[in-house]
Amino acid sequence: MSEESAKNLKALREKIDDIDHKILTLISERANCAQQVAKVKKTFNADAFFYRPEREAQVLRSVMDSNQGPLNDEEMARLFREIMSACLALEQPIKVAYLGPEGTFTQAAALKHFGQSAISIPMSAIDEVFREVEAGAVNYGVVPVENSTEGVINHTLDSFIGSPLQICGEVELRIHHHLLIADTTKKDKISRIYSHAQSFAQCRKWLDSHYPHAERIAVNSNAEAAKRIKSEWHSAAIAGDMAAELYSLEKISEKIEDRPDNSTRFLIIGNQAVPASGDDKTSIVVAMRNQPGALHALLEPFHTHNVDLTRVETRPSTSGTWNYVFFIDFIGHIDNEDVSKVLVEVGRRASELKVLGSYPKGVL
Ligand SMILES: C=C(O[C@@H]1C=C(C(=O)O)C=C[C@H]1O)C(=O)O
Repeated sequence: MSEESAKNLKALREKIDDIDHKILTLISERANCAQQVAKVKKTFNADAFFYRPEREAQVLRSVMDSNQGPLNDEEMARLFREIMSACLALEQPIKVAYLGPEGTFTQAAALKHFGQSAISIPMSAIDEVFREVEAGAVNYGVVPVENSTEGVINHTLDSFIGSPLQICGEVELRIHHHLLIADTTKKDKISRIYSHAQSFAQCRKWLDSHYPHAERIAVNSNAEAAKRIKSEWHSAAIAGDMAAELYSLEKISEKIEDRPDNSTRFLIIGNQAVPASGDDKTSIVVAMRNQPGALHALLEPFHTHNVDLTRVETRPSTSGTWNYVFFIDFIGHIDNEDVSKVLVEVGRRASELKVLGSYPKGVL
């Protein structure tokens, strides 16, 4: 390196040191403010919710709006996501139950949504996540609800019917699957592949062309698949980055999902009604009597009041009153005038109507 370059480098590093010092001071100042907010919340109401999804969504959106680069908006928002997560942990370390085991995409979604300072606790089934939140053992739960390739996760929808919990947020995650092996696996002798049934479905074409003769064994989760192959020299697993890292596996083929836009939407469930953030969604479940034109009658008010539907799912009913059950997502918050008009009209036409929650649209 020339003397000139060395001098430049030194000057730039001094500048970075100076900036880091300023960032450090500012982050500490921000953390102090967050602690004061916690105090105000406590004086106001002893059972106050420290975590405010609508406020966090607003902070992240505003960061993305005012970002001038060179970091892209998402990258910048991710940094702020972690700063907020650490600030919130000062107020109260947030406990989140997720569909486990450790290393699943649901854990990745939980950490994407709440940041790395959240305490994430694995549960072995979706209804256990619901139960844990209902029992107050954790503050929130994270469950998968739909995949862009495979469709809806019925178990999650069904769990909402008998639950008092509300949806407090949503988070979308790009799902990349990899073919993984352990250090003892014989790469060219793979005769068995473990994964979750959904992941097999999402990688079907790739598997058919690359491993047509390998036995496919469906297990409870990708993380479980990753764990299994540690003791089998002829087996591979399909799982994501978190599981690969957790079990120190080698990726022999990356991003093997059939559709490059493969993504899963997860819901955050809690005991909290979330105020409007300015860009929200609402989810409802509606039961209709079995009569001609039921679906048309149900959807008409959305059309009349110009409320955008984002999803309509039908589930068979398990009881007499719930003849047809529709899960409907739409744009807007229950506090919006148009949305409340729609809900009044839908309520009149339905035999049952339950609002599952209004929550900020996923930001990251
Ligand atoms: C500081 C607050 O509490 C929490 C921390 C936030 C933050 O660090 O910006 C935002 C919302 C809350 O989850 C607040 O409500 O403003």
